[in-house]
Amino acid sequence: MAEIIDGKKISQEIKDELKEKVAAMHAQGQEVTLAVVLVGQDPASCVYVRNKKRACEYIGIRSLSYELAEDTSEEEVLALIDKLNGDKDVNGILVQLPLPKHMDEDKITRAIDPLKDVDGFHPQNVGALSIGLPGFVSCTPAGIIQLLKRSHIDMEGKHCVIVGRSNIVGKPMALLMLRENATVTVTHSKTKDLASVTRQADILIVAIGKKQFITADYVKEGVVVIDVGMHRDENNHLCGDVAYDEVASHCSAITPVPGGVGPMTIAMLMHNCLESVDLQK
Ligand SMILES: Nc1nc(=O)c2c([nH]1)NC[C@@H]1CN(c3ccc(C(=O)N[C@@H](CCC(=O)O)C(=O)O)cc3)C=[N+]21
Repeated sequence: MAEIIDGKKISQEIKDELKEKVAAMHAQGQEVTLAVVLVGQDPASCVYVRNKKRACEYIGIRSLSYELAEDTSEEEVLALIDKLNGDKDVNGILVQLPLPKHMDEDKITRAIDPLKDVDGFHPQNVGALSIGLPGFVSCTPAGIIQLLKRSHIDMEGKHCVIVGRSNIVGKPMALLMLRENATVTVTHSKTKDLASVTRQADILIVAIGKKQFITADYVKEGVVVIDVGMHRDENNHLCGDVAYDEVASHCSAITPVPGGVGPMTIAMLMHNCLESVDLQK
C-alpha cells in the first residue's frame, strides 16, 4: 500500500513553526507584511488569494490586499508595485497570476524588487537559485522538497524525473533536486516515448497541467509520485495530472489532490515572507 503524503498536515506543521517565529519577531518589535495584488476576479485566483490571507492571519503576518479592476492599465499596476517597492513597511510583494491578457506578466514580474519577490519569479532570484546564492525560491518546488524531506524520502542518488519545464515549477524543481544530489531528467511535450523515461523514475514529479495524464503504464513499482496538477473531474471534484486511483497502488508514496502540493505552496509563501525580513536587513 502506498503511503499517502499528507500535504495538509505537513503544511500545518510548517505554519505552526512560522507562527512561533513571528511571535518571537513581534516580541522584538519586528512586523512582517505581505502585499497581495489581484487584478480582475478570476474565481480560482480569488480562492487562492483568500487562502493566502487566511494563512497570513494564522501566522501573524500582516496582509495588505490590492484588488484592482480587470481593465486596470499596466502602468497603474507598475505604479502600485513601485510604491510597494519603496514602502519600507512592506516586506513581501505578490502579484497573483495569471494577469489579464492586456498585461505583460514578464514586465510586471521584473518590476518587483527582487528582495521583496516572495514568489521567487524575478530573474535575479531564478539566477541566484541556479548558482546556489541566497534568494527566494519558487514556492511550489520548495514545498515539494519539504514534503519529501519531512516524509523521510531520501533524494540523494535517486533518479528524479520531472514532467514539465515551466519557469515556476519544472525548471526550479530540477535545480532544487540537483542541490539534493538527485540525478535529474526533465521531460516535456516534445519528449519521445515519455513513458519509457518516466518508468525509470524513483521520484516522479508531474507538472504538465493535463488532467489525469499519468496512468499506471507511466510508472514503475515502488515509485514516489508528486502531483502538481489541479483540475476538476467530470463530477466537479478536484483532481491532478496523475490518474490517482490506478497509479497509487504501484507507488511507495504519492501526494493526493487536493491536500498534497497545494497547501505546501502557501506554507512556503509564508516561509518566504519571513525570509524577506532577513534579506532586507
Ligand atoms: N503569483 C502567484 N503565485 C502563486 O503561488 C500562484 C499564482 N500566482 N497563481 C495561481 C497558482 C496556484 N497556486 C495554488 C496555491 C494553493 C493551492 C491550494 O491550496 N490547493 C488546495 C485546494 C484549494 C481548493 O480547494 O481549491 C489543495 O491542493 O489542497 C493551489 C494552488 C498558487 N499560485
